[in-house]
Amino acid sequence: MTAPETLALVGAGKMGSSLLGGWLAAGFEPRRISVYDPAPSDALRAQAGKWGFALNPAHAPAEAVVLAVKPQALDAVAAGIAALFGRDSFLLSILAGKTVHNLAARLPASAILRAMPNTPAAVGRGVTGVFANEATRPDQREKAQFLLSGVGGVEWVERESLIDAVTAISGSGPAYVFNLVEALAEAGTQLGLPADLSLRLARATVEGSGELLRRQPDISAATLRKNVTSPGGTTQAALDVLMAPDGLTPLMVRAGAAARKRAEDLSG
Ligand SMILES: NC(=O)C1=CN([C@@H]2O[C@H](COP(=O)(O)OP(=O)(O)OC[C@H]3O[C@@H](n4cnc5c(N)ncnc54)[C@H](OP(=O)(O)O)[C@@H]3O)[C@@H](O)[C@H]2O)C=CC1
Ligand SMILES: O=C(O)[C@@H]1CCC=N1
Repeated sequence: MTAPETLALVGAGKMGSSLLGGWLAAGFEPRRISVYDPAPSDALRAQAGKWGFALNPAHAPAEAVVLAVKPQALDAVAAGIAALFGRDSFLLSILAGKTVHNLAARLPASAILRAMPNTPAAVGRGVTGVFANEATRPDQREKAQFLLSGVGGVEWVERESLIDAVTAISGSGPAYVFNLVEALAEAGTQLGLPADLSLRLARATVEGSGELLRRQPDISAATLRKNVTSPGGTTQAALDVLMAPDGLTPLMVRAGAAARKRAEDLSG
């Protein structure tokens, strides 16, 4: 896999800095990276000092321009970054909802990729869905693959609209899992457990269950669930509630649909 010759990261907030951390850890030459952020955190400044990437240098064309600002900031940001694009640049946007059309209308790039990573990227365990428009060459796809695989798995989709669904499932998904920890902990306190103990139990349960999924990729989630469920036992009693017709699945379907609709609404 090849790395781009040069890379400009625009926006070094939560996701941008996670991506940056992944590139540095993957051995991407720091002197080929320029990072742009109007109010760099102390941590980002320290990282620039340690690794030697450029922080807010004068704009010059980069082979890969990675856009990681809020979707609502696109108009304001796009106006100021045209000089980062040269004839051979490609744009890799992680903005929720902003379409190839939205991006092409504001930025001088023809090769445009929309990617949707997630926050486990910060520990190299993210998963990213990515779409490339027709103008993206195979070598540019390969360079995007290099960049995204630095922070976890990469799943290509061949229809742009699927990126909004990816956003709803894996982009936003970590929040659903953390909310499950909160909900499980709340259930524990309502059953009489001290709040701190309940939170530790809930957290360790989700961590351990995730690890079981990770270490046993050939065992389905359904089988792992069944392994917990003794016939006529306690788990079955709980699953009768969770798997009822108005249980978790329809709730998750509604949550996903709400997230996808919001992604669609962010387009423009
Ligand atoms: N958080 C997540 O889980 C995920 C987020 N995304 C997408 O990633 C993008 C960034 O999200 P996230 O990292 O959470 O947001 P953050 O607010 O943490 O990061 C955005 C960064 O962009 C900076 N910024 C603002 N204006 C400019 C500018 N003109 N030039 C350069 N940088 C600028 C902001 O600075 P300041 O704070 O000073 O304004 C901030 O550091 C969003 O579009 C989101 O949809 C995608 C997948 C997952
Ligand atoms: O909440 C958001 O809009 C972003 C996109 C996916 C995760 N966070």
